[in-house]
Amino acid sequence: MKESAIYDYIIVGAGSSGCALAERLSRDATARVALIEAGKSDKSLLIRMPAGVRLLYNGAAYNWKFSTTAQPELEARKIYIPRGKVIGGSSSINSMIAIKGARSDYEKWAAVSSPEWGPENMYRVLREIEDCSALPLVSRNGRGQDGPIKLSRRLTGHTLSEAYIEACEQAGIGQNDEGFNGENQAGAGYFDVNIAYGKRHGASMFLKKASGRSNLTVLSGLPVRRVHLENGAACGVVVKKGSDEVLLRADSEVILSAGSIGTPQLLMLSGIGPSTHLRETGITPIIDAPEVGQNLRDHLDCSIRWATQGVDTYTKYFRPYEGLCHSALAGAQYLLKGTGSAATQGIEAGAFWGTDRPDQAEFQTHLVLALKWPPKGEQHPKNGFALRVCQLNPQSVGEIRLASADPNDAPFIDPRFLSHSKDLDMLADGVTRMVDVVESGAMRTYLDKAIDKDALSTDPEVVRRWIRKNAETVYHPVGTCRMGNDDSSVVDSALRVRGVENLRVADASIMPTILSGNTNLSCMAIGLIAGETIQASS
Ligand SMILES: Cc1cc2nc3c(=O)[nH]c(=O)nc-3n(C[C@H](O)[C@H](O)[C@H](O)COP(=O)(O)OP(=O)(O)OC[C@H]3O[C@@H](n4cnc5c(N)ncnc54)[C@H](O)[C@@H]3O)c2cc1C
Repeated sequence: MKESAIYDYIIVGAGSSGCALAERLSRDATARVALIEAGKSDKSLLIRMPAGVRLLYNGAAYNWKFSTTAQPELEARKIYIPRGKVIGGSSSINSMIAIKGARSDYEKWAAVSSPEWGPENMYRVLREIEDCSALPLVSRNGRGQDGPIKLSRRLTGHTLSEAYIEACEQAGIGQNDEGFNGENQAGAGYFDVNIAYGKRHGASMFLKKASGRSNLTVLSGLPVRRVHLENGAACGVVVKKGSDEVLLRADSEVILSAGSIGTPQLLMLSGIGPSTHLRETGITPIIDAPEVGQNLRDHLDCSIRWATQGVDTYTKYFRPYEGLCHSALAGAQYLLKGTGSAATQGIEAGAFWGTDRPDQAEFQTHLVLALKWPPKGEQHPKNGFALRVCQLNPQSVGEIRLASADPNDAPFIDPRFLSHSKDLDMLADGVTRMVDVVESGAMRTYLDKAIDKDALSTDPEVVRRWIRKNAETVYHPVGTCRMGNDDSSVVDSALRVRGVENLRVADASIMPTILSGNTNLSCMAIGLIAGETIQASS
């Protein structure tokens, strides 16, 4: 095998965690750091412009476009799993909702690992990430002011967002004026979003911060095929250039930040994983690590749709033919002034609710200010919205397995959605509660008709059937290289892969339990903590 450049650290995957880690490690000017990304550059208007998410979700240019295996509890449907394949990773194609984990989330992590993963340290690092100087004055107290990720809130204050917050207040859910990033998570309000001056502030902002550092090399368009091991230690990674395999050497460490799907796949392709499964796929096991790929957790989510009257939403951008004209006009305004509807991603308000504890919620809603899909067989309504309801602490646990020994083959992704009997009932409760909020409160004035009529049924069995037929992911797969102090965890609390020298994992896959909220900011924090830990040990 040919050998190419030598670095001290090789990071695989320039996503939320990988970019943060690369910035942190390259602060030491003597450390030669390489960040290797399978996808291409993020210099695209679609990524910069918040409304670009509408095309990024389904487009193939920057997206792995995975699917799950057929999910038995979801009428054997295969659920679409978008993941970013681009500099910035999933943070370059996501919805930019910026939520820290709840205190209780990080307490759970610390309980199985070390205090470093507890709320005090996580919040310290999250403050280093954020720049809250554009938030309302009252929200800036105790928040970061000069991190690379600029946050804003309430981009338009849309009539329906206002009505939704009021409806939640009327229903006893209460309000949250802190972007859900203060001490308490519960209530309805406006999300903090990582959008500033009409532009996405994703993980590549860490690379912007590090630009000009000659010790950081970013290589894009270069999928890593496996980790190269010698005598039980990681010594580099193998990539393909043309028809040749090339070894890039790492003198100190290899760190996998390829995400919850890519990282366990790479470990298994490198011979680190459940040995029986590896043999089945023709890979010689080097380290028997039964939990690699296990513990997959994700947030299942239901979109309840209504057509509206008396209020304009972003639905016009999705209507056939005229949608193109509206989009062209919005795009032109954005290019000229950086403002208008293309400067938002169309989700500004939501709620956390469902327990008596204000610092912990069972459900989250995202109010999507557009009706993307018309009701089957009907004309696309002029206006409408979708209320996405997701269960935050599902008990169902799945896995990732290799489909083959070929790195080009997507792995089998089986979240086993709703396999735990309690999850379906819980989600049905959440849907019914939100239907009540919308149908009986301040939003009522704007309702034309419900599109998902079965979600409104008073018969719980009908609601459950509707969920099985319609639920999707809200894109937060985590946990497939679980961190823990126990010997069977994949990585220890310093993120070292058990049984292998000089190999760590730093991304969403290390989360032992899923967060009760959106995952992006915490992934960035994982990258920074990994960097601190590595430098402290070097
Ligand atoms: C459509 C969508 C919407 C979302 N919305 C939100 C939101 O609004 N708010 C929020 O907080 N979270 C959101 N998320 C989730 C959040 O973005 C992710 O949890 C987070 O970005 C994951 O970070 P990561 O570092 O673990 O992985 P990623 O950011 O996915 O990075 C992994 C990187 O590794 C690269 N890679 C994989 N395999 C290889 C290989 N073999 N060789 C080289 N490179 C490789 C990938 O191309 C990718 O760039 C969303 C996610 C998606 C997909």
